[in-house]
Amino acid sequence: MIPPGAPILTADAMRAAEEAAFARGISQDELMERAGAAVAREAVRFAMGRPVLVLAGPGNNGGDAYVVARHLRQAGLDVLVAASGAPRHGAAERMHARWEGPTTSLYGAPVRSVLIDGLFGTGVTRPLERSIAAVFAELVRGADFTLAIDLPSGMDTDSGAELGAPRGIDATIALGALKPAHVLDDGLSRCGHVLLADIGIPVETGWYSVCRPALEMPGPQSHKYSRGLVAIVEGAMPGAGRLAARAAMAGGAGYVMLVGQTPVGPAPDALVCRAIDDADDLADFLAGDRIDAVVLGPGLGRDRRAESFLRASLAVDKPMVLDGDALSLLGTGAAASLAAREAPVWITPHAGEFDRMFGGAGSKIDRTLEAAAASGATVVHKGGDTVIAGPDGSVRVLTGASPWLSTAGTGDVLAGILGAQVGQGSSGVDAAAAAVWLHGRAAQLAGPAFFADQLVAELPEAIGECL
Ligand SMILES: NC(=O)C1=CN([C@@H]2O[C@H](COP(=O)(O)OP(=O)(O)OC[C@H]3O[C@@H](n4cnc5c(N)ncnc54)[C@H](OP(=O)(O)O)[C@@H]3O)[C@@H](O)[C@H]2O)[C@@H](O)CC1
Ligand SMILES: Nc1ncnc2c1ncn2[C@@H]1O[C@H](COP(=O)(O)OP(=O)(O)O)[C@@H](O)[C@H]1O
Ligand SMILES: [K+]
Repeated sequence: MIPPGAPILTADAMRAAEEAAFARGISQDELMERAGAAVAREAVRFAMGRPVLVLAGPGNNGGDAYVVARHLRQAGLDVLVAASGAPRHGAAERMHARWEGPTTSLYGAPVRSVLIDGLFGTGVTRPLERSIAAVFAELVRGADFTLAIDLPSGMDTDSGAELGAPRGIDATIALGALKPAHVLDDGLSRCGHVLLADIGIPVETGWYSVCRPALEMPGPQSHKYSRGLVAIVEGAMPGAGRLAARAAMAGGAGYVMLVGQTPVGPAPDALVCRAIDDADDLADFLAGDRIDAVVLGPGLGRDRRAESFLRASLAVDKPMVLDGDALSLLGTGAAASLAAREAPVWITPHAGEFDRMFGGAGSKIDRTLEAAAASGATVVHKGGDTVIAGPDGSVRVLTGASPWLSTAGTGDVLAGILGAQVGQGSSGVDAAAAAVWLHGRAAQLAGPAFFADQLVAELPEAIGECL
């Protein structure tokens, strides 16, 4: 669980924001006091009078820890600080000097029921020494409740990669902004519940956690064509196309057409089916004035017909959502093919599809941003954490979606919901974030062990929560 609609900053961006705050006249001591006080406010609630062990490192994370220790002691708690090297300069040194309670070495520190982790935060650049990591893990294991200051000590701020942080931390208070480590699966799995403390640092960024979208009711002047006509191109596996079509219908589109071979099997009566003969016929049809958005890929197949449909569709100047087989067909040529288009395009790869198209190194956010920049597409990089990136550098991240989504067809449903958003005129990362939120919320409403069709059934209720 991460705070929704919250800014996300890398370690460098956080340092820059901190510098900007200093330039506005906020002192480093003041920031550290605010950070420590914010953490102490939560810690005192969780401690419930129990003895507290505060781990304090040599940098500013340690400085925060000394402020927390001071506040908790003033609140009447029994507080012991376990230090790994005393801070030698700046505000951290001054906060250390103001600590008047007992201090012990990290090695040999006793287990206490409440543990506050202020060893290292965003300044970690290398794996923790084994001896520190082992003691830390032991203290976490022995505690009833562990709260980390800013980040669990021993993780890469920008990717969440583990650099010695143990499992079992119950909560983490992010200071000033979320960091990528709080929202990407690798890091979040070690953070526990993530809380965010505003410590008065002005933050400017285009990166946010996904929040509930504000959607509009249809008005008295609305009609089926004004609410988005979405064309879903179906192919070899017609079930996938139908699933996407039903998701677009329940996702709020005014009119949904399933385009391809005459569909067989059950489909809602309100779904309009249009048979097409070949790729030229498809291109002519999609270019029609009424069509607001095209969804292509779910169940498309990868044969020559599918390939010709993809090429014909890409040449049509309409907003387009590409998923599944369309992404596999694009393969390593994806960036070049998509960059050649004028009209906006969204792609929704899972990890395997993404790696085949773009590869790349670095954090999931970095790789998704690079793919968006290279292709000009809004990229929805799915998984346990879904990272959305736009070519303008905007990022949205959704974490903590129901793991029951790992069932066949849920990606087709997402493509349909996104088609409905795009058809209704939503753009860029906002369209994708709205679709991903609705998809995630529908999964929560569906409960355990649902299958993709049931996700569609929950969409109207999820939409109702956004009006
Ligand atoms: N940004 C903000 O707005 C605010 C930030 N604040 C706080 O500052 C924190 C960032 O502080 P920071 O930059 O001093 O780094 P921090 O995480 O304390 O670690 C640096 C120290 O650890 C050491 N060290 C590093 N890796 C190590 C390893 N593997 N093993 C052993 N040692 C290692 C490193 O040593 P060195 O690399 O120099 O040898 C250095 O001594 C941030 O998370 C937040 O809590 C708030 O106070 C107020 C507002
Ligand atoms: N473990 C998980 N936790 C949360 N969401 C998940 C998990 N696994 C998959 N998802 C979500 O479920 C959907 C699966 O999409 P995809 O892999 O394309 O499936 P399909 O091709 O079968 O439709 C994506 O939206 C993804 O983010
Ligand atoms: K920490």
